[in-house]
Amino acid sequence: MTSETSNPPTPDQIRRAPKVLLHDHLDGGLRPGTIIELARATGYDKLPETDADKLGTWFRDAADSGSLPRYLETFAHTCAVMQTKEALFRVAAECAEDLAEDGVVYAEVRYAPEQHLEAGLTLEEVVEAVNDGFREGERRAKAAGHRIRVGALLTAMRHAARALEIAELANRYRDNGVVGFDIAGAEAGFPPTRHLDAFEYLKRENNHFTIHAGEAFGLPSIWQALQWCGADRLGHGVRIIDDIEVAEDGSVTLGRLASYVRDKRIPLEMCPTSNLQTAAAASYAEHPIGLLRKLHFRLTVNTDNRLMSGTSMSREFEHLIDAFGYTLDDMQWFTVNAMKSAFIPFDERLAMINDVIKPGYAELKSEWLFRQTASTSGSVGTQATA
Ligand SMILES: O=c1[nH]cnc2c1ncn2[C@H]1C[C@H](O)[C@@H](CO)O1
Ligand SMILES: [Zn+2]
Repeated sequence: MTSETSNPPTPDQIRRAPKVLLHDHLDGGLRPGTIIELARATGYDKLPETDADKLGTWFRDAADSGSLPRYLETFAHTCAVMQTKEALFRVAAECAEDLAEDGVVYAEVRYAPEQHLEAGLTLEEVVEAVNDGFREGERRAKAAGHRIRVGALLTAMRHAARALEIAELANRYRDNGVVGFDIAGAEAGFPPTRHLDAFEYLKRENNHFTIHAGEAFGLPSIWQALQWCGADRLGHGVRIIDDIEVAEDGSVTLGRLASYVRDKRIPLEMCPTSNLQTAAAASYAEHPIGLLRKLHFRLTVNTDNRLMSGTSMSREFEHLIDAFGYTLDDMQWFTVNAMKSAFIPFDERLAMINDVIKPGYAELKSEWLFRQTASTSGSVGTQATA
């Protein structure tokens, strides 16, 4: 017998399901209308479009190039309008609001403070403006009937040379809104070992970090991120698939690195739509997430850049549900994985899982039992309409 809970969730259920987001860039998630207003207010005149809908489409198309360096060029426009305290506050507040509206209950949102200094702000002023914005967004979300908690991850750019400075900044703000550290930017030619001093510093401080690795570049990047740098999580990590062999009879063999990642329960921050745009995967159906989920890697689902990918957490799940037939149980599995892998303290993660995530899914999974039907005869399970 199949119960209704083995059916694919509806778009409305997907949106209402509690979701956890670990990999989302603040400068990759602005509302198009906000970019236009901020550009006008600050005199930035290089936007390719001045109509919000057209600008949204421009970002998606420009990011759809099949190349990570080209994808990253689009951030020049978003960073250009995020150079004042007011702009950073607004973008951060709207980010928290938009995520909450989409059913995200916990998010770690990252950005590179060094990219927001052009108008004279200090690194500290950047962090504080973003923190204040997140708190404001949490308040607005609460007033609108949503609950969300947002932590910041401070990113250092891998082509630059400020990683240690940003790691120290992350450590200074660790009890004040910042939950960890990351490096991002073009991967090929910029190995994470360039920034070993930053990672060693954070380890000495018992702090947490994730590294973008295994997206545009393969296994050596993942290996360095884990075995040289000691990353707690991998941003993307999708190319771990190169160390997994599937034989014609369906049997699967894991190489040493893939085994290590699975055995040590290293969280992989999967971003399916972003991977399609940078050609790290060919289609949703062929995305390695399908096989990695079957093999029980510690997988999480993420947005990466909601603006450039025209996406949201709900959209990412919709694509995966279409491609792989996932159910609410699968969504819960991804969500609990993400919460287990978050950088906030263990007791808080556990409370989120037990008091927010599991009850949220239990509620959704039991809805069919209470659905009203036109007819009062027959079995509820088979007669119910959506
Ligand atoms: O998917 C990505 N890979 C590498 N770097 C990225 C990705 N998405 C965004 N970034 C970069 C561009 C942003 O300006 C920076 C900080 O958020 O991080
Ligand atoms: Zn990213």
